[in-house]
Amino acid sequence: MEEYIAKVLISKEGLAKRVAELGAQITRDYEGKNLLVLGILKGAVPFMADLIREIKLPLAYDFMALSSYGVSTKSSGVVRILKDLERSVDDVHILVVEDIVDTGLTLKYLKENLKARNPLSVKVVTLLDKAARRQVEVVPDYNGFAIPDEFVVGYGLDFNEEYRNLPYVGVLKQEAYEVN
Ligand SMILES: O=P(O)(O)OC[C@H]1O[C@H](OP(=O)(O)OP(=O)(O)O)[C@H](O)[C@@H]1O
Ligand code: HPA
Repeated sequence: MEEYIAKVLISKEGLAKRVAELGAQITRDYEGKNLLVLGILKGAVPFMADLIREIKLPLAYDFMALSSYGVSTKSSGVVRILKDLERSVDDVHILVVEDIVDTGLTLKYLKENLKARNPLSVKVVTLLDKAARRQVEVVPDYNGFAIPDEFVVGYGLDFNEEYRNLPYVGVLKQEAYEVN
């Protein structure tokens, strides 16, 4: 698997340090609030598993699964909910956990969808922000790392469902696209 990694962009240690910082900041901001951490499957799973253990507050967590419609999946902006929340959210502060914000289309749709359910608030934490690719204006409330416009894998991020279990974030070699 690692033979296809051209370079490590964010090391395992770099991820752990930043996730701890984000957890501390979120702990300060949500003190005394009813917090629902909402992970977006599947990419957010490793980040969310680490992040919740750095949030030193009582919290609940849940997941949603989304999928983009259309031939060019990432650019249509139309999103389908494959798995929804299991309860109403009018009494909670929602913190959405994403692995990456790229075009912003997924997050824009999701924020509007969640706000329509009248939660106490909706904020977003993303591990990675690839702002150069943005098609719609959406700004994460908490961001782990600003990254350049390169396709990244690892720590939840995939290429054709592979590489999610790498402990770091890396950039794929050209050959990886050719064998898949
Ligand atoms: O800003 P955007 O251009 O909308 O892209 C970001 C979305 O794309 C990825 O999910 P993907 O649909 O690949 O699903 P996955 O998490 O299961 O890999 C990622 O987890 C975000 O949800
Ligand atoms: O760079 C990326 N890697 C993996 N999945 C993604 N989804 C949007 N951007 C990316």
